[in-house]
Amino acid sequence: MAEWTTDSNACFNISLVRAQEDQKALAEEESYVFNPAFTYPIFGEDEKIYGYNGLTIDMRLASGSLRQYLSIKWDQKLKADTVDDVEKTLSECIPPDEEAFKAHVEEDATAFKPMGEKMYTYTRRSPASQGKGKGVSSALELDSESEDTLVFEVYHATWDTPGFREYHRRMQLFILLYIEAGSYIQEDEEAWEFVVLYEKRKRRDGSGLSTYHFIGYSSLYNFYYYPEKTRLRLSQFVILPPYQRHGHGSELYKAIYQYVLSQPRFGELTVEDPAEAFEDLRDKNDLKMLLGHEQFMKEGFGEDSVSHGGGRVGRPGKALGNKGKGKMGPPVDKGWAEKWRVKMKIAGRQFSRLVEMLIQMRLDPLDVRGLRAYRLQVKERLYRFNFEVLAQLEKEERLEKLEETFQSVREDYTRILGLVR
Ligand SMILES: CC(=O)SCCNC(=O)CCNC(=O)[C@H](O)C(C)(C)COP(=O)(O)OP(=O)(O)OC[C@H]1O[C@@H](n2cnc3c(N)ncnc32)[C@H](O)[C@@H]1OP(=O)(O)O
Repeated sequence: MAEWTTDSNACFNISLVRAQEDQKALAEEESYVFNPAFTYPIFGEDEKIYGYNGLTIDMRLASGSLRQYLSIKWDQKLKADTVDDVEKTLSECIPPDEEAFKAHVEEDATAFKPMGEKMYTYTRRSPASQGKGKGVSSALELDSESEDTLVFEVYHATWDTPGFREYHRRMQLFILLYIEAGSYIQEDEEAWEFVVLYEKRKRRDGSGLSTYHFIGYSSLYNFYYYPEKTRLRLSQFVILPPYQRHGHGSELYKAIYQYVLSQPRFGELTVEDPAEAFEDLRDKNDLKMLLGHEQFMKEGFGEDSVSHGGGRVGRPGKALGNKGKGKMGPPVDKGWAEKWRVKMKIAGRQFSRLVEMLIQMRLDPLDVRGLRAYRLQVKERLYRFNFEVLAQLEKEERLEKLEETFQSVREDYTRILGLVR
């Protein structure tokens, strides 16, 4: 039986294909072939396909327009009614594309332009130039015309953006393949908006032509936020595997956050059911943002902002020393914190966590009163957050449970603070 059963993640190859000219210009280490993380929404809970020997599913996507081509091959197929019909199953999830794929790819290079409005740009050194210096990046440090520089652009779109609805139908497949328990969204719901991240690469043939290549996207949902604002909920967020762990997710998140800050209609940004890796990404970026915010840090700790790459971060006792306590306490001045939370448009629980982490970062292990105030502050929040469960316990058990939760929260904060050092 085993030889007729295939792992549906392992046999499924996805490739992002560029026009020949652009493919040739890629550095050796640049590979855009990868596998899905999940195929259970397509092939069922076990992620197994029955009835084939040597099965491969080859899904190619034009790197910009994401037009698809599907090729399914096998060495042997059982002649039995129980054999899975791979072609039929896939065509239910992948919209069929009648035109020739190769022609699309070549056409893409000159014709494909991102839909919507450009809202954010950043740069990185190209892989080919990485050896020449450190590989990061701000638009100011690097010259976007230079061959060593790659430019990345984020576009904002809605259902009304011409061509976007069809485009979304193609890119949403990545939600099924990479987000656990991810599902397709309703196209008839007006409240959605989207941000899509592309790499923009300049051709080196002197044509002056730039080509665009899809990296990832996020879908955002608008909720009513009492009394007269909108809460933007980040609902789906995906960066394709070849681009992961290069800071692109962080840039896309920053683009969304800056968008929320810049639009008066938004009251706050929330995140729907974040995966653990995304929670870390969010914490890391939020912490860096707060640490770099001069006024917030000054009021909070009674001193100037702190460079997150620099030496002062995390040195216990430093901030609360001679200059006296700032509004961050501990315990934090709640009115002050709420004023900043509203201003920064960060959701309540997340902002409390961030403040707690910042306090922990600066706690003097010898400051007994400070430690106690901090512990009570965190426990009070945890108690409120877990009230329904905790209220059912006897007092002693409740205190024990709260202490246990506090300790694990502290440990996790230590781990997260390690990410920004
Ligand atoms: C609301 C939601 O949609 S939750 C679902 C999120 N999406 C998914 O899980 C789909 C598959 N995964 C992805 O799309 C991506 O891996 C993401 C979005 C989770 C991260 O995107 P990336 O571009 O890789 O993130 P980026 O490089 O900016 O990482 C920033 C930090 O986040 C944390 N992080 C990112 N990915 C991971 C991971 N897989 N495991 C642990 N930590 C991670 C790290 O602290 C990282 O910093 P480091 O690389 O210096 O250690």
